[in-house]
Amino acid sequence: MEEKNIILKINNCSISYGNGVDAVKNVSLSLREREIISIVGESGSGKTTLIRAIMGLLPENGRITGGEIIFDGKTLSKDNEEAFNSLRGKEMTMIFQDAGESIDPIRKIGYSFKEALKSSQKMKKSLIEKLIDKMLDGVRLPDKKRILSSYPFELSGGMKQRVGIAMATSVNPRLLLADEPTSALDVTIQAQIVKLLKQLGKEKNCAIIMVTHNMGIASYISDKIGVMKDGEMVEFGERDRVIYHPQSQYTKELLNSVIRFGDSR
Ligand SMILES: Nc1ncnc2c1ncn2[C@@H]1O[C@H](COP(=O)(O)OP(=O)(O)OP(=O)(O)O)[C@@H](O)[C@H]1O
Repeated sequence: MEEKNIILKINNCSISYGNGVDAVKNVSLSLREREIISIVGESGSGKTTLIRAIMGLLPENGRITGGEIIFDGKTLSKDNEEAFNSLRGKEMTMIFQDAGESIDPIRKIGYSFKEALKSSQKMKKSLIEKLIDKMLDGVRLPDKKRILSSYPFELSGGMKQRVGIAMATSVNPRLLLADEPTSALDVTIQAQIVKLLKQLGKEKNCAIIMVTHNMGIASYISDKIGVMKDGEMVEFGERDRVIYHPQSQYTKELLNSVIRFGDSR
């Protein structure tokens, strides 16, 4: 297999929780620089567990029980879960479904943004301020002064998600993990945010893995699509191949349900 430009490789990875749930079973995939992969699948199929494991953010009771995750040549396996700590927040960042989860609710946005940058890179205060300004422009947020002096609860869901994306991409990560980044938003805002993510990924040379329930979003944003069911990756391949020539029965069902939904309008 061509190994060039591969930034993340997951080999036969299995992840279990303390309650005996085998959430991810023997999953493999590889991601190239600047590539965008969507992981789709029904609720409980293991999507969040997989990307949390990549980020080194599994809950206390979750464990990688087999296989390995290799990021930029460094291996995270069941024996060395510490290995990714130094990468988290710098080389790899994450956007959550609700940016409220990642932005401190009791601090003003400006303060949280500065802290996030200070802890990830040594920069002069004036440069940090310039960078924040540029990043807010990048996610098309007007009225920057007001936003920076607001608490998260004072912003709309779409604004918070834009701030979350600005924070997550301001450190120039090589990999951005996005867990249902738009599902808490209404449909028009979802489309704007997904478009923005796609643009930012390409502009900043950042690879993206996005978890979504929405096959339409996956089809729009992705170079490759992975489909999960009951912890297994039942399909993984180039976007067009998966959309137009799905191999697994489950992918066919997912695609049919999208078409039926569209037809009924
Ligand atoms: N902290 C946990 N402790 C025990 N079991 C868990 C935990 N988190 C998830 N699970 C279980 O692991 C399986 C996979 O869950 P996961 O959240 O990864 O699915 P998902 O595909 O992301 O679902 P959704 O689309 O609903 O977010 C489920 O059976 C779930 O109940």
